[in-house]
Amino acid sequence: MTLNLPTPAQPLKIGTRGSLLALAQAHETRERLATAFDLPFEAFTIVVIKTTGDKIIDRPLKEIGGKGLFTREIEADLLSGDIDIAVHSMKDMPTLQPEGLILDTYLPREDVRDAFISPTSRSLADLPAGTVVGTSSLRRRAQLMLKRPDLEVVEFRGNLQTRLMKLEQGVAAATFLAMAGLNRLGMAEVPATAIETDVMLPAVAQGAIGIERRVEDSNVANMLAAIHDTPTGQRLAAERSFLLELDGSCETPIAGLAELDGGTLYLRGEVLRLDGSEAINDAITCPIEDGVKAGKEMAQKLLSQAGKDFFDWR
Ligand SMILES: NCc1[nH]cc(CCC(=O)O)c1CC(=O)O
Repeated sequence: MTLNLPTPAQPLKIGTRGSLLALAQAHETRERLATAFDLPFEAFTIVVIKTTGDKIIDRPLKEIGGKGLFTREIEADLLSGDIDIAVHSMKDMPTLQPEGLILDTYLPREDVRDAFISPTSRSLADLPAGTVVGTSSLRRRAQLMLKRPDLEVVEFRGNLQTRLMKLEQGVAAATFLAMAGLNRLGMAEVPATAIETDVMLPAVAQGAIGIERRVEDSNVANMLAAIHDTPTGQRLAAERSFLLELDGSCETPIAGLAELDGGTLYLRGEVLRLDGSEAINDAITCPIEDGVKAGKEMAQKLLSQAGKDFFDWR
């Protein structure tokens, strides 16, 4: 196999959103590729793409559309050849990609846990009744209401920096963020406590970076194979199979997490009512190679347990 490696004169174009977190993820991808092939950083250019989701920041996500909001423009640029690869937070990615694109390269996964962030309280349990908590995630909102129906939840959109600023301004007394984002940005100064996954099961694919490419670009496929993390791929295969069968989108409070132990995969899943009045969960253990089947089966089981009106929000 002869690789046609990029050069400073003909660099590989890496597409990304412009948030600090997205940029950090694009830089990590460039660094891994440069190291794997002993290339200078100038053999890569990072192309920032503004998406609809980034442009409209004053309305709840569910009003302006589903998950594709943060990916549509990037995928169009990938298809047209304006960029060669696109780096994504897998948590934000729809389960199916547009014709002609494939998303099967994953970097080693970061901390999967959610973080509880509050300048005034150490933990969720410490929050006084009536405290205002900010989040724009339907999953976190539902999980929070399930545990603490006495709290008040307000919509909290914007990137990590914006949300931390809102906390500072007192718009809310606490919020949640992914530990992965805080770690990738090196934000050790943020008053964050990791929430164990048995307390708050994370979103499917939380903490994982995925790299999308054109199906027909075999040169890029061969390059990406050098930086792919197989265990992350195995975990996400099971989690995304679960999500796909549930037909999950941004508007669905769904949580799912696969973990590996030797040759065994341990998958947990949860679906919640939008108002947090009820949750149904399940766990399954299987050989790693059966992860996709297990994800699908667990979704079907939860769907049948849930009954009809549980999924009214669908
Ligand atoms: N929906 C926004 C989003 N997408 C990915 C991350 C964090 C990083 C990750 O989970 O990989 C975040 C922010 C957050 O949830 O705090």
